[in-house]
Amino acid sequence: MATFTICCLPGDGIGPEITTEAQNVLTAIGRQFGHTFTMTDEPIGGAAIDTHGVPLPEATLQACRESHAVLLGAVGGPKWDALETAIRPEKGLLALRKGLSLYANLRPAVIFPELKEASYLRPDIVADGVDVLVVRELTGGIYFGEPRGREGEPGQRRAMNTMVYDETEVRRIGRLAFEAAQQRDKRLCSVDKANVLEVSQLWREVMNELAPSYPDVTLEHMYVDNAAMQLVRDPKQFDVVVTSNLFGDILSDEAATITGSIGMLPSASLGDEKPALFEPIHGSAPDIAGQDKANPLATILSVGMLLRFGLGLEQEADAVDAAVADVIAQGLRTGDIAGPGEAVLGCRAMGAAVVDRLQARKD
Ligand SMILES: NC(=O)C1=CN([C@@H]2O[C@H](COP(=O)(O)OP(=O)(O)OC[C@H]3O[C@@H](n4cnc5c(N)ncnc54)[C@H](O)[C@@H]3O)[C@@H](O)[C@H]2O)C=CC1
Ligand SMILES: CC(C)CC(=O)C(=O)O
Ligand SMILES: [Mg+2]
Repeated sequence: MATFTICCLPGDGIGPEITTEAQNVLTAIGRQFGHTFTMTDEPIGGAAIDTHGVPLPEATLQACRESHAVLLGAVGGPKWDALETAIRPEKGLLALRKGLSLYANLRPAVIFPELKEASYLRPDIVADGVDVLVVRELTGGIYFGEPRGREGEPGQRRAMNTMVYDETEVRRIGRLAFEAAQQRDKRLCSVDKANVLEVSQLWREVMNELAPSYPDVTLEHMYVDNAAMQLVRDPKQFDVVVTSNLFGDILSDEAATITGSIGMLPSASLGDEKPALFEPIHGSAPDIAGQDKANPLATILSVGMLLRFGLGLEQEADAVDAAVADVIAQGLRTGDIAGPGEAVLGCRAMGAAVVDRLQARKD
């Protein structure tokens, strides 16, 4: 029995809807296992721009630092798209990741047996299941590199971003990925563009230098264009994929086509210190925001990762994962994972179903 402070950042679009359902699950876990989760909501993204004029208020960052773990919904939306990059909602999330030094983003893409038909891939490709862990570098690369910016008058406009990594950054994400592979099927695929980019050549060199320290792990390298193709051609060939910030962002969204919906994929953003951050891999889905249509399971599975990686509560994490597996096995579906003619639940009903399953498993 323990008390934990969880800093919750609902954000924009579907963010508040999915966060509410995830909070309900956390409360239910607290009841079941005798923990107290003290949850406070703080503004980030567009919501923070509207109330505080900035996408990451200092008070939000401070509240995160003082918490045991952070749970985020999503940020961004058309309302703020015309703002300059430095004060857009997405900048708030980037600044949060950087501010908490969360350099490793774990994005598991697992297909639930009952959702094989929701996969966009041919049935024979997903028949034996899919279980890929994308380890994405999160605080470096082109999202943060300098110089960046725009200049020039119309007719002569230029814009630039810089992809830069130093070897320390590559080594620490590499170590974490090798260690993750040791806990799984011991296969690590490092994805880069070393046939064109010097930054990728350094990335590949450092991965090769690390390999002898992990003799039980088989390391292979793959160019990102081929990896994008292989991921849908034969996803079973991958166990752990380690890659840079931009490539990992793209490949993990692509992995969502395998599992049926991006509404199913959680993530954990980790650093060397606590707190860590947990969020679905999807965005704020403005097209369905406020309509009770969002799938809350990616965020609920992120609560599972929060319990496991953020708080070290393995049994509690297993309970969340099992309750989600149960509702899927029961045939409950939000619109994004429903087959033709299947009944569709809203975001609230799906969240409530997970809470019910937790209760039923306890009884
Ligand atoms: N971590 C974050 O906060 C992220 C924020 N964004 C922001 O989100 C906004 C929208 O970006 P998009 O490119 O449209 O990506 P998105 O991930 O928000 O949506 C892509 C598609 O997936 C659907 N979708 C996403 N989550 C879903 C869920 N839980 N249930 C059912 N369907 C779901 C959406 O309806 C949409 O059709 C932008 O402002 C973008 O910058 C994008 C990615 C990550
Ligand atoms: C800053 C985010 C909008 C980048 C992103 O798409 C993600 O982390 O998935
Ligand atoms: Mg993304």
